[in-house]
Amino acid sequence: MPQLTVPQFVAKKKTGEKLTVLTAYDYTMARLVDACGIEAILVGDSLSMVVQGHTNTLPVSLDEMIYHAEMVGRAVEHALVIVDMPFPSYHLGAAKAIENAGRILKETRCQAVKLEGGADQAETIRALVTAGIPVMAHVGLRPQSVHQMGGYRVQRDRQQLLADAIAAEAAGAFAVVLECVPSEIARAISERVAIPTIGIGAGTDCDGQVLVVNDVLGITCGYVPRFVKPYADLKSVISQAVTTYRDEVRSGAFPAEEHAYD
Ligand SMILES: Nc1nc(=O)c2c([nH]1)NC[C@@H]1CN(c3ccc(C(=O)N[C@@H](CCC(=O)O)C(=O)O)cc3)CN21
Ligand SMILES: CC(C)C(=O)C(=O)O
Ligand SMILES: [Mg+2]
Repeated sequence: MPQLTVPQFVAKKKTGEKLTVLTAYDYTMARLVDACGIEAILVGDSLSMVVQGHTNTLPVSLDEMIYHAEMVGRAVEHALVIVDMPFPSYHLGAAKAIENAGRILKETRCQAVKLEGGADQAETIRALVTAGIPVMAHVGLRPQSVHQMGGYRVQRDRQQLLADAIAAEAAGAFAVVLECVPSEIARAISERVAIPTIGIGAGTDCDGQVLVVNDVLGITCGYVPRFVKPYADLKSVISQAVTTYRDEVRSGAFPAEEHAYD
């Protein structure tokens, strides 16, 4: 099975097939996730928090995003790979945005970029799309604007949310993430736009869903948002493995003969 293309990803909205998207930040995880058969992998700027340990997504640099996108790009054979443009790599004019998104496409094996915004970023989205760079928009809760929004809050301005999604589509975005949006508004947007809506905390009526892989596997350190469903408890699995290893090193049970050389 060859790698999913942007047009194939978009076309799944018409067939009614749900799109599954998950983040990944490194080679090993991307390889494991890709082997499961999901439509897209997002190299999210959430890596600022879950990989780098920052308290929000603002600190991660473009070079660091590219570093992780290179690792993921090397691993993935089937899924579409999308890379978050970090703050403020697309806020300094269309030319700079093309230069930065262009670096992502030139230096990694990833196929598309994502940026936070809708109507406010329409001009930038259009410039990137005109340059041949597929863009996923991201409306509702926009973590890069955490200081402006006063925290990670559910976004309820129906008219604004609809306007943002419609503007993103009109500007040429191939899909749009809806983050922390009431289900009814997400459903209305999904019916109104022809491009796939990918929800996170946006109910069941989006065309697809995205989550942070650490949250899905139960290895998030600290606060986990309400929209997360942990499908595994890897924190316990890791803890069990590491403490058993420690105990066996201390007791001399590890290494055994089969782990040693004559
Ligand atoms: N591990 C992780 N998972 C994520 O989904 C995620 C990140 N990190 N980092 C980047 C952003 C930040 N995200 C967040 C973080 C917190 C909430 C949150 O606390 N939401 C409240 C809503 C409160 C309200 O307005 O009612 C909640 O209770 O879930 C939401 C999204 C989503 N992204
Ligand atoms: C949660 C998704 C949508 C994201 O933007 C990220 O992981 O950075
Ligand atoms: Mg992000």
